[in-house]
Amino acid sequence: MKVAKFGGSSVASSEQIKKAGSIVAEDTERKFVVVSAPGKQFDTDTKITDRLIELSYVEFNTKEYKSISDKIIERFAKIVHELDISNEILTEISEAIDTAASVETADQQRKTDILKSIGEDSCAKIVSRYLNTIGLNAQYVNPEEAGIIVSNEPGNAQILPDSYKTLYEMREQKGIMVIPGFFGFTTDGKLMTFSRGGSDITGSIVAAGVQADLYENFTDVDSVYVVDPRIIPNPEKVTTLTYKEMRELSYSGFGVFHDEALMPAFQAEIPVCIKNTNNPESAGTMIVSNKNEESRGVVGIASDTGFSNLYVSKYLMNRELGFGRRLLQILEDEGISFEHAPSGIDNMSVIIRDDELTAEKELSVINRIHEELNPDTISIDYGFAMVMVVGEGMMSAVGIAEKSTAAFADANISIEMINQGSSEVSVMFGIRKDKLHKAIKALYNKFFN
Ligand SMILES: Nc1ncnc2c1ncn2[C@@H]1O[C@H](COP(=O)(O)OP(=O)(O)O)[C@@H](O)[C@H]1O
Ligand SMILES: N[C@@H](CC(=O)OP(=O)(O)O)C(=O)O
Repeated sequence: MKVAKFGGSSVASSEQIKKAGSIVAEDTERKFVVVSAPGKQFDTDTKITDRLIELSYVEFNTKEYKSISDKIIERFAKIVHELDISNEILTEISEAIDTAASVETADQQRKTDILKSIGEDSCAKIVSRYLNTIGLNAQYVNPEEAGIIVSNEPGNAQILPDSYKTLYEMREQKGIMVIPGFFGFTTDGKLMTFSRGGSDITGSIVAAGVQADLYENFTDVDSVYVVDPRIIPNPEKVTTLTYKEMRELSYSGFGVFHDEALMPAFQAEIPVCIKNTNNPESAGTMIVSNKNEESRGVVGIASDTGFSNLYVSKYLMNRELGFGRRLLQILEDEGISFEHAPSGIDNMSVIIRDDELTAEKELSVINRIHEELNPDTISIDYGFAMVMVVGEGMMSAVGIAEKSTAAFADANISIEMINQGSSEVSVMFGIRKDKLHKAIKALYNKFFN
């Protein structure tokens, strides 16, 4: 039994949905289908999810509201007409949007979540109806019926352990189940979405719940590549990755698979395969517990921008018991999570994502550090990019760090910080963001060309 998840690019138009339909039809093992909301059809297009988010912030029934909701309905209408299914579904979608948008609420996040979920929910209804028109026995299943239980964190829900029971029972049902991705329900019935890209998480939960033999994640690339193909055209493909490697890579910038989606599949030991809806014959990339092949050390180079460095120095910091803990406590008190915290004898850097830092929080953090830790210097430096060189084979390979630093040196790029995780699956380099593409090219040439 397989779970097939189709991402936004695979359901972006009627043409894409037809391809997804053929993929489901050609393998009777594909019994569970998870779908995203229609994504971009071309670079300048807007995802349905983004339109729904925008809609949640405008006043109900205004001109602006009408203009956005018309665009959403028009997009679904084109799909529905081209798939030749009954357009009753369009009234259903339009009513769902108006009902969610007209609610007067002080809880904006919840309102946004309910509107956001309509993209996936409508798409699952359309896809299940379409599968029936091509002779398959498919039914739409709401995540609440599927028992997908999540924490009470709008826009960033976490999966709860009870989520798998109902899904396991659904194995016995006849036909194909089409489940919308991206959201679940709290134990008291509130709808919550996962973070962006979270339909991958739903797919993984369903795969773990039904104890699938394989979780297939259909997207718009033939495989995971060793670097982001938007930075290096036609890079080398990766045939197999371990869960640990993929988690590091996706957390650090490989947007092809959500980093939080690995855990359910990993715990249930279900292999994941990243495949291309536009070229399903291509083998794709397998993500498994252990690779049987000899590893050459580095399997991928991921990168991301939008980081700041909070730098604190104090002479004899090394002798001041609890300095690091108190510094991190200040961040915790302000609700700021951090990414890395490399330290020296008399100094410590804390790498923070820019979106964690508002001007207000920043001021409060700086004031508290001054008052409570009495440092010699304190600064916040913006505009950092993090580059992550990843591979489980690093543990046994010699010279990965040396080869990486040589690549930076050859490209004349100054490394602002280095951090080797204790898992020895990755080495992180902090550089100025304007040097990122040059750095990725240099590393790619060093390790793969
Ligand atoms: N290392 C990588 N390998 C493959 N694709 C990558 C990588 N890094 C980033 N991507 C991007 O991820 C995209 C697929 O993810 P996404 O847009 O979320 O797809 P979907 O709409 O199917 O969910 C690809 O088109 C590609 O541009
Ligand atoms: N539609 C949601 C969830 C998702 O997973 O989308 P996609 O499959 O297009 O990455 C989003 O845009 O965040």
